[in-house]
Amino acid sequence: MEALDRNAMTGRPAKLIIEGVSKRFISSRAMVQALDNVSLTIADGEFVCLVGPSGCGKSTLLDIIAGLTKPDAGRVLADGRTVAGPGRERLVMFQESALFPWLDAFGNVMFGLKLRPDLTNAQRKEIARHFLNLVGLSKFEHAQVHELSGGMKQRVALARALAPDPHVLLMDEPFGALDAMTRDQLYDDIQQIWMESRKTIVFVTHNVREAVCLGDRVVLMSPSPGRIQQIFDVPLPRPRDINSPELAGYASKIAAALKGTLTEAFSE
Ligand SMILES: Nc1ncnc2c1ncn2[C@@H]1O[C@H](COP(=O)(O)OP(=O)(O)OP(=O)(O)O)[C@@H](O)[C@H]1O
Repeated sequence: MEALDRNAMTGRPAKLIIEGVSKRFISSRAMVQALDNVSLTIADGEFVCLVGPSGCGKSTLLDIIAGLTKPDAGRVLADGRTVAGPGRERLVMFQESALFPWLDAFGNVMFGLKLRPDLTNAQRKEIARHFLNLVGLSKFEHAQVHELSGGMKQRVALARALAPDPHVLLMDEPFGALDAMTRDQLYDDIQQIWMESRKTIVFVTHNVREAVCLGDRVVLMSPSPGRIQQIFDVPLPRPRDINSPELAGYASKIAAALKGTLTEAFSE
């Protein structure tokens, strides 16, 4: 199925345009076509989830949007300008929080604000406090990283990514390593934050329910070569409960399509 130009349907301006992006990796052992002619338009303020089996190119696509990896062919436009490298308007949050262990929670969020030389130190401190409060950690400002649980570390990482006010937040399985209860709480929080901030979010996950809980659209990718297989609209009202039967209905449809991509990959 062709990638849909959602913006033609919604009238919302495009934030990200991914145009015919291909990427191949060559190692001493093999050549991998990680992405093959991938096109997708993401509207301003849209929450898009990328799902698909391991190796279908989700992280590669996210890295290309971030400007961390260059495509072999095609391009990504952010606000109409070709992405040529990383920038503070497109920040990435990874599965492992990648916090600096020598800084406390506050120091980690302040570090993210180094990307904002336009602010005074007093403004940065105020913003850091605001975002730690937003992720429910105001009481842990001065906690060292090793004193924080996995969920708390991801909350600090989220505050650090949000604080410089990026237009686009790129999230690579940010909740993948957390237990189910902590994840459920974070689904509520990220939905709340997104509804308030209306950032454009591209979110990579293996978890179809998670994708349906969070995304306006779920983009299903298939491997070898990495391509967009199908795009699903999720018109459920928000906030969404990951355990609701309606959500389960959407998730089972997508899970069935995902199973199809796996069957195809293994039968080749
Ligand atoms: N730096 C690299 N060098 C060589 N091969 C790479 C490199 N990065 C990714 N690949 C390969 O490209 C393909 C796509 O990888 P990618 O990490 O984007 O997939 P993914 O869908 O995010 O997988 P997962 O869900 O397991 O994280 C895989 O076959 C992977 O082995």
